[in-house]
Amino acid sequence: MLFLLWLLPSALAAQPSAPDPISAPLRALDFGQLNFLHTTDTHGWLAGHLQEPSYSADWGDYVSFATRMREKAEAQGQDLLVIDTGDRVEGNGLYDSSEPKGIYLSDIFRHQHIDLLTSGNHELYKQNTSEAELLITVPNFRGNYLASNIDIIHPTTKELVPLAPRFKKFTTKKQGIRIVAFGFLFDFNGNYNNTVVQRVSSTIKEDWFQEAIRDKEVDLFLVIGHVPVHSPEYRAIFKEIRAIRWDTPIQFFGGHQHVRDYAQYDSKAFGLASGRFMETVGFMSIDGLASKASHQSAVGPVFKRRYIDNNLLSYYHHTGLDQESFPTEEGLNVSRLIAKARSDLHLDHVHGCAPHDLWMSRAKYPATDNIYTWLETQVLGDLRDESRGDTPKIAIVNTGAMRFDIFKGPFTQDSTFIVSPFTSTFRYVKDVPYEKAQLIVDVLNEQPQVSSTDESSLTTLAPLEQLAYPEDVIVQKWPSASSTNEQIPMSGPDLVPGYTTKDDLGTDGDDTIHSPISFYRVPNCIGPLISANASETPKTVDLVYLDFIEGYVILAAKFAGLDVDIAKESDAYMPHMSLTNLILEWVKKNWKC
Ligand SMILES: Nc1ccn([C@@H]2O[C@H](COP(=O)(O)O)[C@@H](O)[C@H]2O)c(=O)n1
Ligand SMILES: [Zn+2]
Ligand SMILES: [Zn+2]
Repeated sequence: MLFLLWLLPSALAAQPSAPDPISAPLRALDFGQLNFLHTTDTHGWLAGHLQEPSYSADWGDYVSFATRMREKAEAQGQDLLVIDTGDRVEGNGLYDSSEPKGIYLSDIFRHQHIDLLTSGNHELYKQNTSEAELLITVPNFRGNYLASNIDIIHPTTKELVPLAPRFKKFTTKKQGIRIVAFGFLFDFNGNYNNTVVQRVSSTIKEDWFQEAIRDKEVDLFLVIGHVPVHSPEYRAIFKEIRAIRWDTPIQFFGGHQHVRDYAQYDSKAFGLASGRFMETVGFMSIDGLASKASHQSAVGPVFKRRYIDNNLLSYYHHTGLDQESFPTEEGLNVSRLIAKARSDLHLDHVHGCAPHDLWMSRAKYPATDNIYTWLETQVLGDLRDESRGDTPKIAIVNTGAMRFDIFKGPFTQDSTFIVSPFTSTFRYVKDVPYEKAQLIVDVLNEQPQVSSTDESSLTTLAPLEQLAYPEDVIVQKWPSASSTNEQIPMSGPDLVPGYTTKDDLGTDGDDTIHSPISFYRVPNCIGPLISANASETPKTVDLVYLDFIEGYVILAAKFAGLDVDIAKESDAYMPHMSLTNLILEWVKKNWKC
């Protein structure tokens, strides 16, 4: 059933600066015996989106939402489980701007009752981040954090131990559904050397996994992971379970690619991916499952999915509550914690004012409103090492280092980390023939774009549905009446631009009906020539690059025939200057309010 919401609340949000959501037509949620809420790739956005009304609910609102949804399910004799599939860190001032990073975030995050969670790759890039998982997040969610393929060197004992239990068996409260759950990370190899990520294909051959899938007293296998739902890793897990249990339903939850996505593996196995940055709360329901009580499945099972826009109007609508009856004490407290943390961290402090929007993929590259064009024509001009003076350079930045658009208006302390949170610094090799340096950029851009989850191929990890569309211009299509089981109104309210998701089941997954947005491809990396004498082609240049991509630059240099041992002969360029700080300094200097 489709509903139109006309509520226009005033001053609903706990944070004074959070924008009110805009009314929009909404599709309903169909509850089942077993229901799920799912977040992934939140990357510290627990304050929600302060500049985008569609995604303006904060983690406190989500705490209230999960409580109200659980109350609703349980009142109907059903169950609700809350899932998070990692990349909780890096990407927002709430995480990145504290010293040390993350001290506010984990205290806010733990207030959500999460039934199952797992680690993303971002929890493992650095030693202190993975140790914080082991020492803080795993204990905060004791018994619910799963790590089927991650080990860590314990900081005190120095022993290699599982980051968390490999799997878990439990029975749901209301329906008595017997579940065996696993928690995976994709085949990631960019982790710091204090952790070990075992390949999924070898993990599923281990005795503990083989025994777990031979358990006959199981009504549902639940695989959560920081793994794209369309990936070789999930396909392998599906095949391994199916080979032993030909008929048992399997539900996957995934993430990492920052997209809304739904995969059908067979008639009883499905996977949901729930976007990024607290824009989306995924909802799944399964009906017709066998359970301890029934011992047999009636009809079905029937799986249903929804991508919920993270705002209060969606939350009120799906719970049937309003601004008086919706919030819980716990939820309001969490919103207050977020507001306090933002204030302690001065996240609203304004460093400058952007004169217009700058888009990562909503504008063509190159173009004046494209963020990478801005980076190469403006910001990278300030990348200058004193010892190299005006020596011409080619400066290579992976486009994935930029994480979010810049909106016209205040560029705050929060924006600094939202736009690019990473602490990677620059390195360089001197006296590289100009043609070879150009060739290196070309080789890097010929790498397959986001074709695998393995970071050995340089990825930009394109947002939204870009991955699904090979064309140059990627238009999110308006759902046609024939491709959806609901009647979409073609007149009436002006629709707000936003997600119009196309997945394995069609075009009716989004809860909110939006008008489509166009997306354009971006290269893997940019590599502008920066020279005081723009009209002259230099013979040699400094080849400057972000240290995060050194491995790829070394490979590309080999392809390009550059006879230099980059690992040995490179040096720090503008030591200690991260891309984050380079952008911030540029903004302070050039964007007066
Ligand atoms: N120091 C870093 C770390 C990561 N990146 C970029 O992020 C991508 C992974 O992000 P997900 O949220 O999708 O896991 C990675 O492929 C890089 O593009 C970076 O630039 N610097
Ligand atoms: Zn992510
Ligand atoms: Zn990831």
